[in-house]
Amino acid sequence: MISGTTRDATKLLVIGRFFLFLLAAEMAFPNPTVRHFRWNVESIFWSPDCIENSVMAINGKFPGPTIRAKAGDTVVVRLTNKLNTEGVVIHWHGIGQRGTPWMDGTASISQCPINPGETFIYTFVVDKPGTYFYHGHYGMQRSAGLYGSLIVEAAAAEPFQYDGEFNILMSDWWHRSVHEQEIGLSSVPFRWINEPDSLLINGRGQYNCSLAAGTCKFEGAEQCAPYILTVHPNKTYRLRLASTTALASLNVAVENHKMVVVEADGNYVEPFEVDDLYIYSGESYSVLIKTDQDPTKNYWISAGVIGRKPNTTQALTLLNYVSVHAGHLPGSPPPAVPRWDDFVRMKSFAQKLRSISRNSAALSPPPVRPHRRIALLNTQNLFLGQIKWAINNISLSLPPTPYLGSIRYKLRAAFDPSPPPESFPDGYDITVPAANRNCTVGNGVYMLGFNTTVDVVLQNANALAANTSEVHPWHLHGHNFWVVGYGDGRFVEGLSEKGFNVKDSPVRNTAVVFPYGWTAVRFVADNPGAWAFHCHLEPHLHMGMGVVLAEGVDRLRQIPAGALRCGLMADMPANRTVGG
Ligand SMILES: O=C1O[C@H]([C@@H](O)CO)C(O)=C1O
Repeated sequence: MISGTTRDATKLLVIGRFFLFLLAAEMAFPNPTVRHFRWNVESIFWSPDCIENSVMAINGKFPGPTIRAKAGDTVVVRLTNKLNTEGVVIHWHGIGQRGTPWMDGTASISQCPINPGETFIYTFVVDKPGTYFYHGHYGMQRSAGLYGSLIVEAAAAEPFQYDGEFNILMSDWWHRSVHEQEIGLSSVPFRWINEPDSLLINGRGQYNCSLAAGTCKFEGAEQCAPYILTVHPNKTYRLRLASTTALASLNVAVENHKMVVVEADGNYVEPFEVDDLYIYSGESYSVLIKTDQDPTKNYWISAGVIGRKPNTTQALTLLNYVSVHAGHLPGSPPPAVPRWDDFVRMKSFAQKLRSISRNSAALSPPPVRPHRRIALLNTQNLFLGQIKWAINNISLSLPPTPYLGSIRYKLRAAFDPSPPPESFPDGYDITVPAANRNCTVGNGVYMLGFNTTVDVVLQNANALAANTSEVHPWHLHGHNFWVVGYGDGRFVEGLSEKGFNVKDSPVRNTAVVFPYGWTAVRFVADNPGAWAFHCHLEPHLHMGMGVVLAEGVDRLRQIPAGALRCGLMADMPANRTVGG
């Protein structure tokens, strides 16, 4: 028999535990807030690199407004599509969308495009502090300028300190319209988009500007005048760097100032110091700089193209010590961009990244063994004369019904039901163009066992032209992964994994695959939904360089109908939540 006092004590204990739980939640996410935004997406005239063009803007601004929130907050974006003739979706790059996979903003995968004139309300929790961004994920709308920053401030203490911060979103820009670019990519003969006309820092660049000829304008109210970073001496600043480039891989440097890398894709890393940093499309970093140089001067901040043979002027802006005139140019030349094809140097930077040793739950080491390993061979091929990128010889062509709905409601006609290949032929020689230049197109899905650990080995190869293999940064939606290894040449099953780092491998959502090499990532399939995993170079995704993964979709109880009313689900009644 339990005495009254014991019962009371038990009750007290339970109540006490409940309050402790609330306190812990409160400490993890003090005062979570709901942050509301109203956005209109429309095309406007703008001069990102001093040449007027049309860009896809949000609320009349390019880049779109920066979202700032605190970890634990809910972000609500009421988006109205004011484009005249095309749908739109926005992907929140790096946000986990745990429990809200229909808010991931990927056309054909997580939702239907929002039609012209329609409004869709994105609602999601930003549970992890970090440097993120958002961008269009329909057609090549990211190349058209549809992007902006998303900064999630930490709700608890961070493993480093700083006095001030700047946000730097990097992109590349073409004068040729995105529609023309898309036509070229699917034309026979193929017309490549070529290298960007300009690089942009926070949407600002200067086409072909020459310091020698004095044609760069560092001051003024023009839309292309650089975003200058004004600093006080002897302070520590956090630079939040993110790259949403369509094509360019970049090397970034701040003249005379070392950078200490502390964050990658919203994950703390073991700090390390560099003179310059490599950043590929889809990645983000935080670096700390100390303003400990001569405060009577300004210093160059530069970003230049690497990884492909460059044909674009280096992007420049200034680190401006507050007592110096903001437009006063440094007497010295801007930092030299390392050789574009110095892949040894790029790999050495990638190898420096390590997960921080002060482990938090999110940064624990990966499970030692995967349940399944999928090998994805990246090749350039032909399909009916068009140039495509293919994964295990299948080039991704997205269906009209979003996978999230077709998997959940078992609409078997919505996509190819046969599972895509897990690997590629043993005899495939990655050092030469494919013996069979042709690929097929398809839209099958890799179905992953819920809560299983999955390895994906991304295997690079020779493209269609001899002696050519390119850089491909692969981005995974809905998850972070551990980058467990990089290697040159072909991944050898049973051997290559012996070198995996399962101790302090960096946690990320984007990983670069180097020419003629492989990159292995490991993740736990614990986020119910359908998720894109693809090369983040916009023309490459457009040419089919991606796969779709899905896990635990049958666990999703209620999916807002508004996300999925198209294709085979077009008849779904309005204002209904589908579930059960
Ligand atoms: O996808 C691409 O196509 C071109 C080239 O391979 C064919 O012209 C290029 O450089 C790419 O990255």
